[in-house]
Amino acid sequence: MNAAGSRVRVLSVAGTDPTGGAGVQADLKSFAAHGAYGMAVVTALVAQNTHGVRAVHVPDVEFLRAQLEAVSDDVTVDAVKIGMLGTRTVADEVAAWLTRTRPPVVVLDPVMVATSGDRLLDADAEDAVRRLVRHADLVTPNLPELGVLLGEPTATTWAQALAQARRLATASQVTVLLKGGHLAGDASPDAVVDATTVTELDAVRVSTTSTHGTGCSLSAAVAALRPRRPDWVTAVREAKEWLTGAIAAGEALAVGSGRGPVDHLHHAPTLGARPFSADAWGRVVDLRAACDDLPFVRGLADGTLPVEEFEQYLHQDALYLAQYSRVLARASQLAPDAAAQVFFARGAARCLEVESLLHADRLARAGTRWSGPASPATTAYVDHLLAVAATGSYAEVVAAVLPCYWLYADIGARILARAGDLAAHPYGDWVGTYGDPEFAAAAARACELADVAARDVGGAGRARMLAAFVTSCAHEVAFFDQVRVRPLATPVAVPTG
Ligand SMILES: Nc1ncnc2c1ncn2[C@@H]1O[C@H](COP(=O)(O)OP(=O)(O)O)[C@@H](O)[C@H]1O
Ligand SMILES: Cc1ncc(COP(=O)(O)O)c(N)n1
Repeated sequence: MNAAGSRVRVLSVAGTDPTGGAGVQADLKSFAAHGAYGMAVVTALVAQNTHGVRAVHVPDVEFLRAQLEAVSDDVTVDAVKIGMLGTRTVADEVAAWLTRTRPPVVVLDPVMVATSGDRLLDADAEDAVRRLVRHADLVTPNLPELGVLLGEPTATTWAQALAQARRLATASQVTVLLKGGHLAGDASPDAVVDATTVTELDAVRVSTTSTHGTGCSLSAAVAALRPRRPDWVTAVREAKEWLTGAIAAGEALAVGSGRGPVDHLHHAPTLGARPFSADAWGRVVDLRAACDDLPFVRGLADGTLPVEEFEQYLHQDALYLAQYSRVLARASQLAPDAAAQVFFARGAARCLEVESLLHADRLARAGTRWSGPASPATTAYVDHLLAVAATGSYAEVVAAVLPCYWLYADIGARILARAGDLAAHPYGDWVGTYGDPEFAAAAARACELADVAARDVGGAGRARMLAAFVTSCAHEVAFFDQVRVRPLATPVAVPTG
């Protein structure tokens, strides 16, 4: 981190790639992927795609200077990554800027020829890039670029390349990140080489066509990491591990039909995804609306519900809660941390202690005892919950139990709003429980736990969570609606007095 802010401020000085795989576009993604604040000065506009370069336009060097100064006159640059320069004049202008404004970290990717084989640096600019190497802290050549920087033929073996890197490091007083992407074989090793030490970083070669912009992305990642890492080897090791994953995930992006880009955000698969609860809520809009129109719900809200129907509902609810408690206990058993474990264990206890008591009290006061087995609707809901508890993951169990918190709190709030004066309301005590802030807080916490659980389960796991949630919601609606359908139990007179 820099002294003033929460993120390092990293500048890319490079050419463009409108398809987003290489150049400043790739650099900015690499910066963001490593938590840095990214900035970019454009050296050349390149009309290219995954097949190759179609045209290059290099703006006047005065305009380049204006861009560089606009940044450095205003912003403290913690690190700079230099990529495509295109011409000698551009390379010299960047060197002059580095002399005036020396950011603490300077990474130079001596871009010369694209993976597609197209030249990105004029032949007469090679000397200017050699001069620029002296301004850099780290230079990141591939095998052919290393040969050009030394004025030697391209190395054909890794051992030759390491010896060349050592010569460059010594001659230019610079650390060299030698890249082995152009080697033949099963490995794609890199090495961090300075005048005295060589650290080789092994990596398997990924069999893929997604290698467009790998060099840009790697050097940008190293520039973003170096201000926050103790040395080059640590920063490069971390960047290379990330890049290998990005290369492996590249083809899934389906960008272009040539050599495609890498997936810079492969390590953050949930970035941009909606929280599970937002997604889940969107799927049950119709069910929630249907609930409001149920005769039972309308009657409960305006107090016109026959008392017998209400008591039958309470009897079923008590039977339901006894089983629901066990499923909450299962969520507690599977919970990944103590906080979630406690939340669901408390929920399980609360079902039995508080809510069952409320039921028993209400039914006893009614002077009628309701017996009889669980109804088909109650049994169906409970069977669904018990099946998920028996075979599902923690995330699925949380999704299945969520509607009893959330849908209840949601519908309850609307029933409460429509009920008016609770003192005169025949079900005032019951309806009043919906307004309980503790209940609303528990529903919010259950949503939060479902969102956290959804983060680690992947696409298929999330689909199973959604299915469990929607099924429970449908059972909630059927549960409310069941009393109207058929008599559920036989009232038994309780001796009073
Ligand atoms: N097929 C691959 N599998 C794994 N890593 C690769 C692959 N191709 C390139 N790399 C890595 O990508 C980075 C860029 O390498 P390279 O292709 O040599 O540079 P450039 O993109 O500048 O030509 C290096 O870390 C290299 O090891
Ligand atoms: C603007 C710009 N800069 C650099 C490269 C090299 O990319 P590659 O890693 O594919 O060689 C490129 N194609 N375009």
